[in-house]
Amino acid sequence: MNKNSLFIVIEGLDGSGKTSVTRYISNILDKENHGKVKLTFEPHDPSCAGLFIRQVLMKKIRNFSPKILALAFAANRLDHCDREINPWLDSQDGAIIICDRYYLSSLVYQSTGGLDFEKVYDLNDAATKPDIIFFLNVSNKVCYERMKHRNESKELFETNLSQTRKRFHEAITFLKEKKNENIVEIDASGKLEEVANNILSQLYKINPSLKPKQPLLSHSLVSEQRVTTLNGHIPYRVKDAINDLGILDYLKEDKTKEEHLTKIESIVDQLNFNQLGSLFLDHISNNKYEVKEKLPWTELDAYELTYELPGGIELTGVALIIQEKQRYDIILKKAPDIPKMSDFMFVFSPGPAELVTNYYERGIIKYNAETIKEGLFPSIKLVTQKELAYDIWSMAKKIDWENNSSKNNQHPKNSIDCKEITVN
Ligand SMILES: Nc1ncnc2c1ncn2[C@@H]1O[C@H](COP(=O)(O)OP(=O)(O)O)[C@@H](O)[C@H]1O
Ligand SMILES: Cc1cn([C@H]2C[C@H](O)[C@@H](COP(=O)(O)OP(=O)(O)O)O2)c(=O)[nH]c1=O
Repeated sequence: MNKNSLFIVIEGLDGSGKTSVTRYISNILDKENHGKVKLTFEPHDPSCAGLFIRQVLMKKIRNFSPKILALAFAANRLDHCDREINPWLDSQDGAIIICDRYYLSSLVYQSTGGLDFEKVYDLNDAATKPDIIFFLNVSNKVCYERMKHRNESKELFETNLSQTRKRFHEAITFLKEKKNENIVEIDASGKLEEVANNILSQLYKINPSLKPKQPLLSHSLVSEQRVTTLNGHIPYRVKDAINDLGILDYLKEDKTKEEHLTKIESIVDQLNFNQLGSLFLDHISNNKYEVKEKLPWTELDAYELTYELPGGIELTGVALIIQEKQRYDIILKKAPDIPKMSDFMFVFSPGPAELVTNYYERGIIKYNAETIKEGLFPSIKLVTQKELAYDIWSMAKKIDWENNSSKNNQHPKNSIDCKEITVN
């Protein structure tokens, strides 16, 4: 493991604000450590046994043994470490990964049915040890209120918070005293910014170079879901962004491609949500998909797409703008609101931080509550701000090249040369 890397875990009860704070602090850390920060979460859907775990949590699989679930979480975690967490921590100096839940959760939720803390810990023995674990402490009442605000049906463990809180405290004592783990309790009852600042100040103590050198703009840090006002057309396109943001001038500076891209990514991060949503749709249309109307039958910010295959066969798809993390179950919960099922789906995931996985495979989904039809869940591609920045860079390069070549063609010297050749 790279010795300057940092592996941060955020833990807490359901509804304590883990997802929001994880996203928030990863955005802040990304400003000063651009390209080095990754956020991830557990259970990790794309890793081994991820689908089994999600189906248990959604109560689709009811007949399972607690030991099998404990093994599934441990396998899920090891695979997550092997394929995502460790390679990232090894990838570069100062790499940071922030994980929403980790093995403390397994100690809390899987130490039942004859398994004690020690046994669950043993199952997870090979998992990479975090540098620091934050436990977001907040009252049951606030957790329930925040869960209500989230407006989703309850998962398997989202009840009996008093019992779960007690288990958290016992498991934290076990990890601190028996395993010497670094766990910090954070009062998470305040505003999101306050909770995040509390965590960040602890991180700056570990590594002062993480601290941003300049004050940060607040709009790009907010993690609440916002709906764009786009209405079937694309008001802000990649070309507009190139003009507005002075990208052509910037490209004239003698910098490497990576430096240009990093700068453009940070510029894109300052755009507002409507502009980002619009650039996302333009990104899709530049890739030969036709962007049609906003879907009228859903509250979601979803747009119809078509794609023509050779021979005139038309595929239909959906572009979905949701400001949530790349969780299969969240997309799955939103998707039944789109009754005309589609072949593919693009989902925009704003925020500068990199995502661990950009694709989800197809699966079966039940949609339309009245008829309970089954359909094939579309394959999903998640689009990030990084890809929008790349679009801007590549189109700007093309415009720059075209401008230069047309200037050269009109150069007076060229015409004199031609005449001279003709005379000769
Ligand atoms: N500090 C906070 N103050 C107010 N609302 C919050 C705060 N943190 C999160 N929320 C809101 O509470 C709900 C649950 O938060 P979430 O981050 O999904 O929690 P968790 O991942 O721990 O289940 C979300 O609707 C979120 O917007
Ligand atoms: C990581 C982990 C989660 N869980 C459970 C706790 C949560 O109730 C559930 C889903 O986690 P999570 O996705 O963090 O919850 P939310 O739906 O609020 O974002 O998974 C375990 O039982 N064991 C584990 O090791």
